Amino acid sequence: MYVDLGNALDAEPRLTREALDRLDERVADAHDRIARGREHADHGYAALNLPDTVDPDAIRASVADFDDPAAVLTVGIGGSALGAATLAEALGADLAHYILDNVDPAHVRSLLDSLPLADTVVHVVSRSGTTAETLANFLVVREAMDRAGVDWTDRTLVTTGEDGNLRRLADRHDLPALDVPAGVPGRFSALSTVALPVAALGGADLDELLAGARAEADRLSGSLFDAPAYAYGAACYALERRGAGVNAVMPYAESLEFFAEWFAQLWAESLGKDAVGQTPARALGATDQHSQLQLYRAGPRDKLVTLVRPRERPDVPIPETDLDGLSYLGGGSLAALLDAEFEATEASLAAARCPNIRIEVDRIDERGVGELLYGMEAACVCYGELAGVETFTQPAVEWGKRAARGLLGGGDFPEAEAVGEKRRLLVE
Ligand SMILES: O=P(O)(O)OC[C@H]1O[C@](O)(CO)[C@@H](O)[C@@H]1O
Repeated sequence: MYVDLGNALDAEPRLTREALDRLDERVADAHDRIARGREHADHGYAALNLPDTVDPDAIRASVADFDDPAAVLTVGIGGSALGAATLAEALGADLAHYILDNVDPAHVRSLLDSLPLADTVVHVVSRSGTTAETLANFLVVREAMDRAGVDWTDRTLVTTGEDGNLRRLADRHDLPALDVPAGVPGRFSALSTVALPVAALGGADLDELLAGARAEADRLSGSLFDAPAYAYGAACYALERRGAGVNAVMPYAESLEFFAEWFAQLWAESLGKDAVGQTPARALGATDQHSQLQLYRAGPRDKLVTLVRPRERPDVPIPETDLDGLSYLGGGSLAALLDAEFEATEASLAAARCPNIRIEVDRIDERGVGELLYGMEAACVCYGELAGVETFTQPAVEWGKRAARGLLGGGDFPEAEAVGEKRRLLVE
């Protein structure tokens, strides 16, 4: 992974090179803490050991019986779905992969009606094994398979924790089940049993993926000027401290659209604590040049833009044309056009003094994606260390879960009563 901080300096909010040099001393301390946390496989830090601790053979074996499925359905939410969606979109060009990560009845019904259930593999994933949306969706999927005369126990792979409803269900029906990695929060678990089964079903080379991640791990060091992941994490932190409360992540590749979603959970759930944190905004290049760029260039000075692209990509030629005014396009290629758009947008942000960071990988292949995911995870951990927040917990999400459970008769929760006390000012 290549990280270019040039356009992050001396913009608005203003981060100077001198400030970055001073921050580097704190990055050295952060790296020491991270290295100690990895050494002891402490909760959260263990995620950065996955390239060495995950067992790709066991994952390949877990999907070996599902030969060449027509479709793969991941039933999970948050970190239990976004990693798989990112890997399938970036690496599984031939894989028909779907995720059920919401409980919208209309969507669930239409998706299940459209799937070839007899030839679909279901990967149900929940670290806690208790997430309502995932368990409810799985019960619905199971019934749909029953109705279609499909033996769902033959089509289902489970990834979950040591206990919980999903583990009990897997044990009761003797389903093939993988363990979530110990000490790894969901949003940091893409390079594990949580998402790699889908990558394997899509034919991805897991060893290359992990090699890319390992290469990024090997670059972690006591200086942000030697470690691309820390360079990104430290610069984002420093810019947030100076007012860049929004980080618009804009990959210039359709196959990285889910990556922006995955990044949004990683950044928001890890760093949004104690009244600090940087709000991730998903964007896509070149598409959102025509929807968001106006705001990034001329709106409030509260943003950083992260531009992501591969250095090499497949191409499509643009046919010659004799249409006036189009000769600059004719005979060229879409890749050249997209790269020109990338560089022009980058320069336009700099001209508007909007800080932006360029992130590149050589290609969107196993190695490149391994580098990118691991790099972003290490960047997030570094940012969390510098900000002094609990990077690996997400206590604020529990209130709503208790309220919903209480509303559905799943127990007595004061939060459910608070729902009834909603203030009203209805305009209709
Ligand atoms: O894997 P689980 O336990 O079902 O949780 C799913 C997601 O829900 C959260 O716990 C937030 O509610 C995320 O941290 C997690 O990725």
